[in-house]
Amino acid sequence: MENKKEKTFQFVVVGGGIAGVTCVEQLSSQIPSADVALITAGPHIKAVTNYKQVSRTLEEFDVEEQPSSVLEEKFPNLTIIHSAVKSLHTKSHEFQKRLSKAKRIVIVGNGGIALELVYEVEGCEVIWAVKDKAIGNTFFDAGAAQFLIPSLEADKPQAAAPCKRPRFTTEEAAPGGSHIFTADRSSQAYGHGPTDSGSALGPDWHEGIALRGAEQVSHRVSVEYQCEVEKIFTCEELHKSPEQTLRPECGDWPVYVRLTNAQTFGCDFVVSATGVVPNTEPFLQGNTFVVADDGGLQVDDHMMTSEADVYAAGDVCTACWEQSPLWQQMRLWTQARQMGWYAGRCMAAHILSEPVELDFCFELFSHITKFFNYKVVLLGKFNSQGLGPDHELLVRCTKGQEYVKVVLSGGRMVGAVLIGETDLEETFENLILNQMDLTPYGEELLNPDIDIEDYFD
Ligand SMILES: Cc1cc2nc3c(=O)[nH]c(=O)nc-3n(C[C@H](O)[C@H](O)[C@H](O)COP(=O)(O)OP(=O)(O)OC[C@H]3O[C@@H](n4cnc5c(N)ncnc54)[C@H](O)[C@@H]3O)c2cc1C
Ligand SMILES: NC(=O)C1=CN([C@@H]2O[C@H](COP(=O)(O)OP(=O)(O)OC[C@H]3O[C@@H](n4cnc5c(N)ncnc54)[C@H](OP(=O)(O)O)[C@@H]3O)[C@@H](O)[C@H]2O)C=CC1
Repeated sequence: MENKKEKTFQFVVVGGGIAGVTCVEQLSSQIPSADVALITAGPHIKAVTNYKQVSRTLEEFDVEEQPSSVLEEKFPNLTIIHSAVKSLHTKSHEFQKRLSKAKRIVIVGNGGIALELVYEVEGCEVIWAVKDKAIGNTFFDAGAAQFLIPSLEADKPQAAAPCKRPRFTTEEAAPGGSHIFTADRSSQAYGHGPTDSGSALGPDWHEGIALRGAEQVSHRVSVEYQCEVEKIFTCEELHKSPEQTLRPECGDWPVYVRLTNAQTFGCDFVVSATGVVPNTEPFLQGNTFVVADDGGLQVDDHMMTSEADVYAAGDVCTACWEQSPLWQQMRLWTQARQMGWYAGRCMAAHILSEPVELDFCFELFSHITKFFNYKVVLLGKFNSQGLGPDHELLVRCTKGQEYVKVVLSGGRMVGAVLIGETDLEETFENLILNQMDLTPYGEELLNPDIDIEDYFD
């Protein structure tokens, strides 16, 4: 019998996304002598560059896709093992190609991807089907949604500065034929099925991609509120059904979508942007991982799963420790980095028999991003998540300029939404962290004539 040589490693990290790569970097710098393996499905890894701590909890950074050799050169004891992958950018190309010929698309979903797509897609009519009464339910309340809506109705400003992050494309034939693109995955974006295992894309994923349809228009977005997809069918099916006689104005489209509000729309294709599903499948067989309701691997306050010595971080895990009242998990780039870093620290501390406390970054939820070309900062319980009816909201809004919302509970600030160049993030972060009683200030807190920064210094 052939005697296969087995290589063993002290640490094996699966996944070359932000969580996995940050974990490897942390481990390799804490224990330089440790043999570490990084197993990843894609040919490239994601690296954090230009990291900037904006305030105590807010951070900004760029993410670069790099050939994995860059990481191996940095850490001599690191071995990167690739398994087969279906390309990520090939699908983006496919999306672009289809979009370039499209006159109308239907976008389903009301989260980050849908928000970005409806704004970025030009030259194509967009029917946006949302379950809720307002757009962007995962990030905004109805007030913020109202503030943002005019941006969809106006022509877009001149193109922003081009993305400086390098992008890589893998050469692999893309499967064709489907009229539905999905973005509902954990470790895949714009994939066709649950088996793809490329990275989640993250900020600027649409930069450098021409999201332009066949028509000479900027935006043409119609929002269909409070509805879901009831049925998707083809042209032939429509012709055979009684609906054709009922709705001859439907025209001749490759695919039709019937919504639960009884409207039917013909379109070139449907984009499903309905959330991510943690890609735990490969890990579950033969193991007894405890899986959370959202499908993630449950982790404790040391990022350890229910299986001894197995840690998880990023999109694949669900934080199941007793959480700070001001933090919640959202599957975001920033949290993937923080969790990967902290998991690496915990893994090293375990080997070195050192104590480790839950990192400060899990004290307060904070996220900086951009929607509809506005800077957006979200802090704490920005959407009153989990708060009782006794909480209070203060709002200041200047159309087309800024939207500021503060969430108060028991007179203390517990969350905030800042849209536009408000310059309030650091002061509000401090007010949330120090839990100062703000009752005496009342609505003055948002008085634009008061320099709040000086006020609380
Ligand atoms: C379209 C899109 C836009 C987004 N935009 C933003 C944004 O603007 N801001 C933001 O904060 N977040 C954004 N996100 C979310 C963000 O990208 C993710 O939260 C983050 O990338 C998760 O990082 P991760 O390392 O946990 O997982 P991933 O980046 O998904 O990395 C997982 C890695 O594991 C590998 N892998 C998976 N399965 C296997 C396996 N079985 N064997 C070996 N390797 C495997 C993959 O190849 C990949 O390298 C976006 C997500 C998407 C899909
Ligand atoms: N700039 C940023 O920070 C961005 C972040 N991201 C992140 O990337 C990940 C993927 O984004 P995305 O796919 O938009 O996921 P999200 O979780 O942000 O949003 C999914 C949306 O789809 C809705 N939905 C779920 N099921 C259905 C259904 N059957 N029919 C209609 N609507 C449905 C959800 O409603 P409900 O909430 O009621 O279930 C929710 O509005 C997320 O973690 C997101 O936070 C993505 C893009 C930009």
